Amino acid sequence: MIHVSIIGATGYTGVELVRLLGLREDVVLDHLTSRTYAGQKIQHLFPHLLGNVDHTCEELDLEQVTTDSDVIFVALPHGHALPIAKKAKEKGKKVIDLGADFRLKDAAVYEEWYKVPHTEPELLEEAVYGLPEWDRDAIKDATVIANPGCFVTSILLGLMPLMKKGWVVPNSIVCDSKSGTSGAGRAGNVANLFTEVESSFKAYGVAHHRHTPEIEQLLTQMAGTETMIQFTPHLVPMSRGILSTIYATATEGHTADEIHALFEETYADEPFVQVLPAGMWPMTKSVKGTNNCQLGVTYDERTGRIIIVSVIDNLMKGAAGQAVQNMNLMFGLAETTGLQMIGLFP
Ligand SMILES: NC(=O)C1=CN([C@@H]2O[C@H](COP(=O)(O)OP(=O)(O)OC[C@H]3O[C@@H](n4cnc5c(N)ncnc54)[C@H](OP(=O)(O)O)[C@@H]3O)[C@@H](O)[C@H]2O)C=CC1
Ligand SMILES: CC(=O)N[C@@H](CCC(=O)OP(=O)(O)O)C(=O)O
Repeated sequence: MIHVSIIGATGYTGVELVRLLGLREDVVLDHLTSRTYAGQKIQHLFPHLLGNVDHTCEELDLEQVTTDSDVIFVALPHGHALPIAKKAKEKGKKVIDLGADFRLKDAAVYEEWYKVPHTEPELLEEAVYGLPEWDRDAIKDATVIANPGCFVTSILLGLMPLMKKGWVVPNSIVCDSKSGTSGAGRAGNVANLFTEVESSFKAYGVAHHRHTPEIEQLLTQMAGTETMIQFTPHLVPMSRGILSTIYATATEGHTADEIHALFEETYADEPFVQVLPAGMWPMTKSVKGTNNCQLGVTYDERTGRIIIVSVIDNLMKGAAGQAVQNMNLMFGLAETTGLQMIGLFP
């Protein structure tokens, strides 16, 4: 049995972890923490859990949590995973951080983009970036996992085959992404009120979104050459889902068929990445509630650009689903355990 605690269990990603882990026969949910809802039953706060998860939310007792758990999922705003990971490491326990505290390898870059000091440089050095399709062997041996950002996952999976081959001009990449409002978390915020969001569509974080250095860090590793991108996120009136349209200028000598074949070959054995047949384009609805990423790709001979469309569920492959995929790898389980599901349609 794997003993699991979820820190920040009442946020959108935390409660998605509860949904994914609550009925697993190989998992014991030990502690579900929340400051606001300590003392309340999680199934009363989230009635979709009724009859299935009978836990009461608790204030975080770090000593107790790190004693009882084999793995601790941290689903808190950035900046808060550092002391938890430090204590867990002291006790030889594993941590999967859904936030950004261990994603950027350079503490100075983290501090520049997140405006908080990084106090655990040794743990940062040791942390493994949790994108299984990129380096699952490193994840298997990790004690601290930096679960990737949601936009980042959609973009990295869309570009990885091309970056590894050097088939795109590195600084030509433009990433245009759209997210549902659950991406912004559950905390009250005027910008995310129904009245602000419905029947509307807006860009934000233009030219300075904090996922930019994370995307560039990983693309640079994949390509083996310094890569800079243009990234613009948008907020769309839906609850879940991310769609990223990615444009990149091709280095010479590739056809649409070749590029499509490269994607099919790269992801042939990947359980959660589906390359659509040529001419088909993905939609967020097809991956809702699943850990899947669906990709469409083509080459525009007129402009010389490769175009990739990538969709994920931000709370699943973009957060909790990927975190559970990482847990499975860390504990030597089949990577798909508890994650094989067909999406909701319509
Ligand atoms: N939503 C998404 O699609 C994605 C989110 N992430 C990342 O995952 C993490 C969690 O996101 P999400 O679930 O959306 O966030 P939410 O805002 O929905 O939930 C945050 C949780 O953390 C607790 N919390 C909030 N502030 C603090 C604090 N200062 N100290 C301790 N606990 C706090 C909240 O409960 P309480 O206040 O009661 O303690 C709540 O349980 C974030 O780092 C986010 O960036 C990553 C990928 C995708
Ligand atoms: C719609 C929306 O606001 N999305 C969030 C990104 C999701 C998220 O929580 O970011 P991490 O993956 O880095 O943790 C944002 O743009 O800040």
